[in-house]
Amino acid sequence: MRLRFTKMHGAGNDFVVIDATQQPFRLSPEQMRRLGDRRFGVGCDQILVIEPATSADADFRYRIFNNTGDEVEHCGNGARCFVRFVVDAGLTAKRDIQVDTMNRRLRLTLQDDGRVTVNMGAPVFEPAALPFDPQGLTPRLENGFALWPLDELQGVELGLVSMGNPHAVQRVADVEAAPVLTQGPLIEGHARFPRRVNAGFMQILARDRIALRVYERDAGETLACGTGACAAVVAGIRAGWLDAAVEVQTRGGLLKIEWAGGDAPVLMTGPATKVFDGEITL
Ligand SMILES: N[C@H](CCC[C@H](N)C(=O)O)C(=O)O
Repeated sequence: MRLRFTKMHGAGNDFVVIDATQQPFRLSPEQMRRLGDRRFGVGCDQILVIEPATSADADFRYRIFNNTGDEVEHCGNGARCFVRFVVDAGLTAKRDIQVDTMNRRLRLTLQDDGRVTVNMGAPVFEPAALPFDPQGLTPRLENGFALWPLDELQGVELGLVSMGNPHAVQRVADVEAAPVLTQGPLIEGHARFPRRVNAGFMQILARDRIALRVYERDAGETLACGTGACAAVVAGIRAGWLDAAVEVQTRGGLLKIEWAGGDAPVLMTGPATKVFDGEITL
């Protein structure tokens, strides 16, 4: 089948965007794996599918598939690229847009400087929300925030945050020296995370600045992870290490994350870039 797509990235986290508002989305997991393959296809971390809204007060629905073909709950960098796409494609005249994902309503604003601010909804901290099996483990409390050990992984203390998708974040002294590519997969696929997890490695540079690397569920280390940046900042605020507005330095660019605490929503602001339009036969 011939498929039109748009290649985009949000701070280096890259996407194949498919407009399914005009034609139904019908790719098999195998076709999505080929589309996402960096040698046999176009190549991307995630595939974003834009569909007509299914609820009255939303403007669109937005589905996310990792490059393995697995559908997931949320993608923060993808949400910003979604807004850039629908505005540039003339699918909306709005600049404040509401979109439904699998399990959240997002509110997004395209700023005059081209960056996008996303209301990402509130974080959830209950282990069952990820899900995470805490059986037999005792967390250490830092400022009242639970940091969980992970059995055989000596010295690992994980802050658990759901942004709709699951995150396990640890503080490290030097993010460039962190064992992201060796320890990341061990956390991502650990049995205590039945639906696996995105593994974050956060270095605190100041109370308003962190460096972050994320070994993403399915996709491996990406140059940036929007929900991962939200989860890391929220965990750092709960642990008492960070203030309410934080600049997140990722390998692919800068994100700004703000959270007032409690059940307040997390706000993420960052870039969204179109690279090219294309067609592929799958
Ligand atoms: N790998 C993630 C989905 C993409 C998240 C990330 N690209 C973002 O910007 O939030 C998961 O399986 O939950």
